[in-house]
Amino acid sequence: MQVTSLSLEAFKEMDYWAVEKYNLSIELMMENAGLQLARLIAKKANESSVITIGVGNGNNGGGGLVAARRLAAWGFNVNLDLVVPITKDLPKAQLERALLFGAKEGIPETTDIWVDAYLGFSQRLPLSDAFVKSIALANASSAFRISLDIPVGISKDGELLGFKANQVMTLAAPKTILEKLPNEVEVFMADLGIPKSVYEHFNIKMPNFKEHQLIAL
Ligand SMILES: NC(=O)C1=CN([C@@H]2O[C@H](COP(=O)(O)OP(=O)(O)OC[C@H]3O[C@@H](n4cnc5c(N)ncnc54)[C@H](OP(=O)(O)O)[C@@H]3O)[C@@H](O)[C@H]2O)[C@@H](O)CC1
Ligand SMILES: [K+]
Repeated sequence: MQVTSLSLEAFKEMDYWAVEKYNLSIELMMENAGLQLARLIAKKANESSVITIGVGNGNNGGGGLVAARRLAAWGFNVNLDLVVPITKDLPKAQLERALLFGAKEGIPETTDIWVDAYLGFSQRLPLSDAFVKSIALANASSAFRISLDIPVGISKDGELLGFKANQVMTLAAPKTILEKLPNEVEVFMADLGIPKSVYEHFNIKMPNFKEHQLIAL
């Protein structure tokens, strides 16, 4: 019988399989993730929207930085909340590119769309103070809030203890942890380019990515 969603551990294995067996690098998948995130953000934005993207020092942050670059390339006002120093090679390279494309460092006075690319599936609770502070600012603002992959600060039972996302764009496959989100949270799934055979190996139905790269769940 096929499973309908994956635990984070199973998803990490699926990811590893795609990298190892198909030479599908994290950087390539990150490019796909960032483009789909930028498209989702652009749907909510207009020319005068102020967008803030919160970034941590991992691949979730890296995906947010690809989205920042794409949005800046399209002419949007993009700001980066760099909570911690970005020191890892891939997020650091993405940060340099996003800045070259015109994204600005710092949290602006007001934000219309606040994106959580703070931390994804490797987050551990409790969060460090720097993240707690940024999340509190985001939650207190009137911004529309979008999380990349997994909302930062989510509990094991899917409670939004941290970032109160209005939308979540998760990557490649449905995740069990997202099943218990409140009904009003919209969840989308984005195509990373993982082949059908990998879905079959993990006994999960491939979403209909051949028709849509961004699917509402
Ligand atoms: N194919 C895919 O799947 C793709 C996945 N992608 C994305 O990658 C995400 C997973 O990336 P990831 O593994 O790099 O981890 P991520 O969640 O960014 O966090 C790591 C950072 O968090 C930190 N940290 C942890 N806990 C903390 C705490 N309590 N308080 C403070 N810091 C804490 C930790 O610190 P460290 O342990 O190193 O000190 C490290 O710096 C995934 O969700 C998806 O969005 C796409 O970009 C590309 C394709
Ligand atoms: K996130």
